Amino acid sequence: MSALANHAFVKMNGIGNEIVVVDLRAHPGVITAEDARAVASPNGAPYDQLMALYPPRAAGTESFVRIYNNDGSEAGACGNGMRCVASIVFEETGKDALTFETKAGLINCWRGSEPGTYTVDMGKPRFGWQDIPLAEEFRDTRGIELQVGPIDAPILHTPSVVNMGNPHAVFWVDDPYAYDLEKFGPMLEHHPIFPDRANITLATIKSRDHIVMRTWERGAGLTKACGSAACATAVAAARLGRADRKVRLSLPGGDLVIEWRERDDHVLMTGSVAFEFDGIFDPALFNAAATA
Ligand SMILES: N[C@H](CCC[C@H](N)C(=O)O)C(=O)O
Repeated sequence: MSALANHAFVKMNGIGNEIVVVDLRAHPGVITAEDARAVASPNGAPYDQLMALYPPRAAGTESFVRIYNNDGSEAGACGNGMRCVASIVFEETGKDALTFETKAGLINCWRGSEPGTYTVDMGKPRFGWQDIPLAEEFRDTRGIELQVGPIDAPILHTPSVVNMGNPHAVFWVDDPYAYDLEKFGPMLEHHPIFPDRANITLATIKSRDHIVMRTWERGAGLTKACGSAACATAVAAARLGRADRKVRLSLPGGDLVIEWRERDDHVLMTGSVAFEFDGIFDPALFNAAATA
């Protein structure tokens, strides 16, 4: 039987990024890709990312958090999901600051200055072509040679690439809503230049402190918000000298404020989270998935 069967979960969202949180700290168990897909099915609690809390492995951390996409793949980082998890653990502990461990490293969280908002420190961005990772060498990852459409009239081209605990490509366009991202997203996510696939963002820089964007997420598809993509976009715009180190990003589900801190190179993301409902995973859901 699945480690999730009969287990309580909380359904939340981080500015529209659909998140399911399950607390496995008392009953750790392995979540398989099939389990993650079964939860995402219409009979489950459809989500973009599932955040599973495991017992802490490192001193001073609250939990080791594993992050699953709705296709069953595992992600290193999920900024909006971490803010949802943090809101639950803040409530539970009454602490002012929390540290979690993820596959991408240690993640610190704080309460934001406005009620109901939370800040997550997403760590340092990485720009080396092997770090993204890319399949071949590119010296300057502020814009790589990659395009969609006719060679002399590309529809999308020269993305900035950034690793924010996961791989991101950001295409600069006039209007992110003018493109069929559901068509280009999967093509680019699976492009051979990205051996680990990539999250694909379309973004436009409105001013030095405001960016509008939307994202096709690796392993999850079109989402209303992707926090790590917002971080990648803010950092990429600053690297190009086209935006300040602190910007507001408008995503389909709402706004995030991202600051790329000068003193230590860390990227801080602040925004709200919302509780939707809670429930218990039905064992039949997992049996059905196992026999399908
Ligand atoms: N929604 C998440 C990112 C999920 C990343 C995932 N799609 C991957 O890289 O596999 C966020 O708020 O940061």
